[in-house]
Amino acid sequence: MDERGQLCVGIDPHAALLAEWGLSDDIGGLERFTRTVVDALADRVAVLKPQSAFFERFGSRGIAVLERAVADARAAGALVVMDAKRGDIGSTMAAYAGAFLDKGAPLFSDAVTLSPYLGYGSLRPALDLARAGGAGVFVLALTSNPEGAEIQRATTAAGTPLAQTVLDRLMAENAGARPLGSFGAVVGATIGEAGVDLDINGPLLAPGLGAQGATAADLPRVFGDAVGNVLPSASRGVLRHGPNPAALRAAVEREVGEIARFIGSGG
Ligand SMILES: O=C(O)c1cc(=O)[nH]c(=O)n1[C@@H]1O[C@H](COP(=O)(O)O)[C@@H](O)[C@H]1O
Repeated sequence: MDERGQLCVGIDPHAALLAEWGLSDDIGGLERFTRTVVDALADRVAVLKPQSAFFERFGSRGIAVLERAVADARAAGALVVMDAKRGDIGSTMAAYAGAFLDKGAPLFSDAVTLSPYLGYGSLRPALDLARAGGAGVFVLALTSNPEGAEIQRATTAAGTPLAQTVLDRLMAENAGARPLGSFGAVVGATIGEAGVDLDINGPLLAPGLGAQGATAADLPRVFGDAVGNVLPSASRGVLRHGPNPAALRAAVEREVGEIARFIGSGG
C-alpha cells in the first residue's frame, strides 16, 4: 500500500461486464477478461482480489483461469486476496485453509476472505496456517450489504455487537505485530459510521467503492482514526472502464488519487 497506493481492485467477471466488454459469457470470454485485467493492473495496484464465484461458475476450466490469474498477478508484484468467503466447521476449515493458504496449493494466495459466523474459533486452522506460512486472512466483520447488520450488529448477552467480538479477536491475533499484523477485517465502505473499535493493528478491507455507492470521501467518516489502515476496494467501478488497458489504468490512478486526497496517503 505504501509503494503502490491504498487500493484493491476486485476481479469480478460478471456476465454483464463480459457483455459490456464485447466478450462472450463463456470460458473464452472469462479468460480474455481476466488476462486483460491482470496484464493491465498487476504491476501497479497494491492488491488484486479475484472473486472466486465468477470463476467457479465455469467449472474446472474457470478454476484454471483463476489459478493462472493468481500466479500471474503475484509474479507481477501485486498481492492477491482470494475472495472466497469461506466458513465451516473447523475440520473442514482446515481443508479450505489448505486450498488457499498452503504454499504448495494451486490457488495459494496472499490472503483469503473468511466468514466467522460459524464461530470465530472455527477459523483457527486457517489462522494458524496463515501465520505459519506468512500469508493473511480477512475476516468479515461489518459487510457492505444492508442485510449484514441484522446479524453483525446483534449483541451478545454481554451487550457487545457481534462484529466487535470478531474485531477484538483479530486485535488479539495481531498483538505485537509491526507495522501491521496479517489478520485483517472486512468493513464495508458503505456502512456509515462504523460504531465499533477498528483498532485491530491489522488491515481493514473496505469494499463498496463505486458500484455500491461509497466514495473515497466516505472513508474518514466510516473509519475515523483507523483510516490509515484501510484498503479500499472497487470491482465494477474500475472494471467498467475496460477493456482498454490504458483506460483501466487511468481509472485506477484516479481512484488512488481520490483516496489519497481524503485519507492523506496513497504511495
Ligand atoms: O469480502 C469482500 O470482498 C466483500 C465484502 C463485503 O462486505 N462486500 C463486498 O461487496 N465484498 C466483495 O467485493 C466485491 C464488490 O464488488 P463491486 O460492488 O463491483 O465493487 C464483490 O466481489 C463482493 O463479493
